[in-house]
Amino acid sequence: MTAHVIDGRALARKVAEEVKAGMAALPRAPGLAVILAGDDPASHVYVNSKVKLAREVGFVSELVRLPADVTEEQVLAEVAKLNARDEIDGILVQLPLPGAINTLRVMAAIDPAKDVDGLHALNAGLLSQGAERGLIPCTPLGCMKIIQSIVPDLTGSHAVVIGSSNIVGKPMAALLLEARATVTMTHIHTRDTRFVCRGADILVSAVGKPGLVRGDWIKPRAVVIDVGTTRVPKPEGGHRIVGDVAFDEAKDIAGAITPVPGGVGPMTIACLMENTLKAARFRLAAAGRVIPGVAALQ
Ligand SMILES: Nc1nc2c(c(=O)[nH]1)N[C@@H](CN(C=O)c1ccc(C(=O)N[C@@H](CCC(=O)O)C(=O)O)cc1)CN2
Repeated sequence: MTAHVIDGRALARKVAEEVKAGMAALPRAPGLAVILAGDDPASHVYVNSKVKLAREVGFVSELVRLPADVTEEQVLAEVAKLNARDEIDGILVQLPLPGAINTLRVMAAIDPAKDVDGLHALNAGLLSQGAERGLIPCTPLGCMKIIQSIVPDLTGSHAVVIGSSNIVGKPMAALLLEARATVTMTHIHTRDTRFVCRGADILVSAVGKPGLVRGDWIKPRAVVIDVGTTRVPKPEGGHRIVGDVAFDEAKDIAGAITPVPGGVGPMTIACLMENTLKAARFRLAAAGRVIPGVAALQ
């Protein structure tokens, strides 16, 4: 039987609608600022989609563009300016950053209450403790929504996450663990990744290596989530986007699978809107505004 192909665009539209509805209770529109440094074409596409959706849902959104030769101090100065502006609820620094800029130092400079990428150590720590008030990185948050649209209760499921990045692999594993799955992570030094993956009821690949996950890596009826989005040049010019999973092989074995494009990517952007709304709600409550359903932080 062929796998159910999960429609990430439709799920993302639903999240965006929920965000729009959630804004009704706020005294002002949430503000999202995106910093984009350098000329990476893929980053430009992603950032444009973020700013566009933010405006569509009714946020105030602004883009700070910096040149490819920007210094770390200049990026930090932009972050500091946005930290100081009360009407900005969410700050996102698009990755990768150019040159020798230290990503962890930049993430550490973002006000954790505005860290809508969930990459500040405080938010990463809150996630590892299972605390609900932290901000969760957008891609794993989107993956969880996709997975739970297929398997609402993950108790006892075996989930395997391929890749151990701060932005996807580690937070993904933490979320799956919190949802009571038994979680295994594999990475570059794992000895027999295929063997580990074959035991997975839920398989998430976040490596960026086209075709890494072959059909015979997949347990029959597993839910397969493909986070990879690699741009591969086409002989006739232009490019196509390919995932980590050999889709044509996997679709005959998996129970459900995300396509690339049209799977995880759109959910990443929709979850950024959800995080920005969450940040705005908490910040407004912390400032003494009464926001239904949000207790002021201690
Ligand atoms: N600060 C951040 N930087 C990066 C993140 C992130 O979450 N925060 N993730 C990735 C890139 N990314 C978001 O920024 C992202 C990647 C892919 C998509 C997406 O919608 N992909 C489409 C295809 C789009 C295309 O034509 O290229 C799809 O899969 O359907 C959205 C966001 C690294 N950087």
